[in-house]
Amino acid sequence: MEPDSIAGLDSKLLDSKQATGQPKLEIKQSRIGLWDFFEEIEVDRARFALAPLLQKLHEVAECLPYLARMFKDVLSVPGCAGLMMIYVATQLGEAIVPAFSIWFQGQFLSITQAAIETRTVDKERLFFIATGQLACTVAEFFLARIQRKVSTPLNGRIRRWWALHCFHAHARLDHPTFMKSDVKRQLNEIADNYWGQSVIWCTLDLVFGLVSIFMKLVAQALVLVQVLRGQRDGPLLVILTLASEGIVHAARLPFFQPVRVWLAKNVNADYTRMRGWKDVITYNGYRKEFVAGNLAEHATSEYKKAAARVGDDDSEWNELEFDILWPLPSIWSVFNQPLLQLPQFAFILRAAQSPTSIPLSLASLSLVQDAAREFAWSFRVIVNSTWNIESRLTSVKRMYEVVEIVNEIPDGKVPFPEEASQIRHGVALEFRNVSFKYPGTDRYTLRDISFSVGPGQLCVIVGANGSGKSTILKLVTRLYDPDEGVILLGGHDIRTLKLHDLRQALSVLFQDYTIFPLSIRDNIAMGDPSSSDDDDRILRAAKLAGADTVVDKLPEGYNTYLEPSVSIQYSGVREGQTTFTGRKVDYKPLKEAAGIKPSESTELSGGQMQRLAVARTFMRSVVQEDSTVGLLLFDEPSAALDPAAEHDLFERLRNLRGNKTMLFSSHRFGNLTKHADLIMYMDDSGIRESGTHDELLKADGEYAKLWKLQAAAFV
Ligand SMILES: Nc1ncnc2c1ncn2[C@@H]1O[C@H](COP(=O)(O)OP(=O)(O)OP(=O)(O)O)[C@@H](O)[C@H]1O
Repeated sequence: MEPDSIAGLDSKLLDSKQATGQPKLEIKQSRIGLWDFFEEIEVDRARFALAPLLQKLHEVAECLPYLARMFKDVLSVPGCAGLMMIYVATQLGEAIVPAFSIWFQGQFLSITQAAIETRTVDKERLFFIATGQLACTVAEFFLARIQRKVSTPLNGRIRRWWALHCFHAHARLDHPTFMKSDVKRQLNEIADNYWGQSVIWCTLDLVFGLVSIFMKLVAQALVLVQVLRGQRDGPLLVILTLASEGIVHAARLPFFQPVRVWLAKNVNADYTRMRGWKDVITYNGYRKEFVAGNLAEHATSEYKKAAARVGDDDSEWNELEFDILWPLPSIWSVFNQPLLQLPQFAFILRAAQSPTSIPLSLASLSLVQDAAREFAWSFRVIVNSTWNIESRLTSVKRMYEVVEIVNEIPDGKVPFPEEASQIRHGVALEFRNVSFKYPGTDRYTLRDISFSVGPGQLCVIVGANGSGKSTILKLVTRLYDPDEGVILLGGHDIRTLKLHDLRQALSVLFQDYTIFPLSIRDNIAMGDPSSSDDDDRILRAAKLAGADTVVDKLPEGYNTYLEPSVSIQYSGVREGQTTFTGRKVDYKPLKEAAGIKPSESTELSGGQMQRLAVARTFMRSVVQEDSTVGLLLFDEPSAALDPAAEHDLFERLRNLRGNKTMLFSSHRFGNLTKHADLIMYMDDSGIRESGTHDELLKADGEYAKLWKLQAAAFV
């Protein structure tokens, strides 16, 4: 289907673009398979605009200091300087050796020519040339081998250093900053790993490659001059060869290939449904409900119906994209070959006109042409690589910028507490007229919240789903800062306290707690990194949280990984495939030999997982007698626990009363609320009622209503 322009689409935007000196744009729409394809077309695009070239140069210049810094950093990585010197030396060797090879080839041709003409051979020279040629071949072989040998450990060392840099760049970011889409993009960019090669290695390789090819160009030019010396009509042949190669290559040079900006949108509902069903049967996360819902037959029939309606158009976008990126060759490509043979034609014609003026032998003719072609090719490689260098260097710049991203939550300066004894028996918490909207939203999640909890007191927040209970806990931990009002801990505005100290004084269990893809031991230990080697403490935390009985039943106990990040790798041969000897491939013996269970991950129930999460919280706050924690925050800590486990948990926590300040968000009444010093009932972003259990029952408001509702269920 021929593209047709969408009249009036975004015309306002186009006007404003023109006003700022940008080329005028038109958007063309076409249908490719089941996709609507939109592409920007620069209407008045100059064939070769200088401005983008200058812009590119400017960007490259901006990146150069980062490149210098990268070289300095890489050289300071232990063991890299020596390897890098060897690597550079081999690159230079690879640049020069081909020129020598061409020179020896020329010498060989001239000695052959002399032998034919004079019937004598200068044996010494012939031996010298043969040795030289052999030496070149051997040198090329060894240079390539050495380069390969050196590049593996060099890349490895750089990659390790680089991985640490990236790890630090990721680890230092706070929650709102990490969630920003442009930061995510930037982090993704620096994490790019091209088949095990980091951005740094690719950049180094590109820079060295450029230097090497430039040297090759110079060496080839010198050889060409040497070969041409004394050859009449040689320069004419060189010019003709370079011109014909130049014309053919020029069309492929990046200046003449416009940057294509496009998007494609699927417009077929059946295709979307087909893909949806395919995901349902493919991914782990859907399997439980898929099986429980008895969906196999339904899924197959729905998929079949959708596939039938889609018919032959079911190509994936990347199949279709190939045709866009690599369109059919143009008619001009037919003329490439004759164009490349132009020099020979010219020579034949010249030979026909005046045979005596042709001094070059056929051998020299071919040598000169080969050298000129190599020269043209090297030139093209240089242009292409230089064209890409800007994007490579920009990656280097970004990788250094990423560690300078300013966190959204600024650090405070005041150490907290001044003395550990100040918070040993809990710490006071106060919200003063706090209002808060989540970044990117217009609605207040909390509006004008004020309350205060004394040291060692127990406070429970209850209320409807989405009323803002968890958000209060997030603000105390400074995952976010309020838009208005102040939060005080021990009388200090928490924004003034050092973030590390603040978080050290808190212990928090979120509702959507995470079990990290680490061993159970590590998962519990990270509750208190300072005693992560203390197995006794880990065991005690697990026991107090009721997690010990769960862990003891696992074959690998505390070393169990619930969701390992590294999965087992299998050969590409399919289970059940028949081998040459007629054997059916079966992985079972291999699995048994390797001690692999049928399922690679270990599943725990929701309540068992919650016990692990509670154990992590206890690691720092409950187990440790000399705990530096003054405030415990729990968001629905018992949501998944059975009644006995919940009772035990609350019993333990109640024993801490007077020793720690505790703030709970909960939907459960009774166990906790009866003992609370303060209950806050939240609704619609604000605190509607507050007081003790008895006070709120007397008030007979919403809390009393909910309490009676829950109590009635047990009558
Ligand atoms: N990261 C976020 N970005 C935007 N809005 C959010 C975010 N997290 C929560 N919200 C919104 O803020 C409101 C309060 O959420 P919050 O989790 O504090 O409620 P909650 O009282 O703890 O609810 P529940 O009882 O269901 O746990 C909800 O409307 C929720 O949709």
